[in-house]
Amino acid sequence: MNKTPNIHAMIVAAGRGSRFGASIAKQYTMLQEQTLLQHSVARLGHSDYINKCLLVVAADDSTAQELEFELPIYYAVGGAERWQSVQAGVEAISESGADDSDLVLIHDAARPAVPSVDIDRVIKAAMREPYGAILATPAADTLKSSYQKITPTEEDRLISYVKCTIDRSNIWQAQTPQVFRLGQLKRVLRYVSEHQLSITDEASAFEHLALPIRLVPGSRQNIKLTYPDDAILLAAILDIQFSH
Ligand SMILES: Nc1ccn([C@@H]2O[C@H](COP(=O)(O)OP(=O)(O)OP(=O)(O)O)[C@@H](O)[C@H]2O)c(=O)n1
Ligand SMILES: C[C@](O)(CO)[C@H](O)COP(=O)(O)O
Repeated sequence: MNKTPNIHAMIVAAGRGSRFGASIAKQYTMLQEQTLLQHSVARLGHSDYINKCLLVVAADDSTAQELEFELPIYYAVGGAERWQSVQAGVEAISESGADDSDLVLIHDAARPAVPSVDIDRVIKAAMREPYGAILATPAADTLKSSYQKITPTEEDRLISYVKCTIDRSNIWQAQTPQVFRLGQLKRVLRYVSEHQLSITDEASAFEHLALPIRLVPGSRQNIKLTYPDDAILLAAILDIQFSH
């Protein structure tokens, strides 16, 4: 861990955006005259550590190749689940001759407002770790656990009720970029595949093997376009970031 490792950046953009619910994949939503995907590439381009980017896109994607990006781009085809898209990206990076001790940085196309200072911060943290590091924010709200019950007075609908309040002192919300050692990432993704696990980020794969991943506090501006309401927030955040 004394030698400065190479950084291989990948953006996963093979999802459909079903919760966002638009007719086009959400990474091609326009904000500030560019698609989210172009913004996300540009953010990585502002990092001193990144000089090219792998885009993982859906097999039927014909949009990415028509766009201009602020970094040299190469492509891989993603899978049905997010982790399978990451795995396809990891294979492409491995095949390009990367060393197992190199770092792989994974970023969501749908997080176009990540401050570049946070990207460099999580890379520097990962350099000091045997497995990797992720950006995250401490949970800000009071958290409730719930149960549901059928309510006859409400046409037998399932209504949610509060069960209890969850202690949030150790709760973080995961963001991207997430940065890992290539060899270790290959190993944990193989484990996920062999055990048919369901995971929503790569840090979860390391958790299944009890391998420590460092949490790096990130900006709350680094939101993900997930639901329609997020577009309003994201537009406001990008407007403010571009005006400074
Ligand atoms: N099979 C998949 C699923 C997701 N992603 C990418 O992972 C990022 C974050 O995932 P998420 O917000 O869950 O995106 P979607 O899967 O597109 O959204 P949804 O779950 O609402 O369908 C996005 O940039 C998305 O394109 C991917 O590359 N491959
Ligand atoms: C990777 C991720 O963006 C971290 O927040 C996230 O896990 C993607 O999946 P989610 O189901 O939208 O949380």
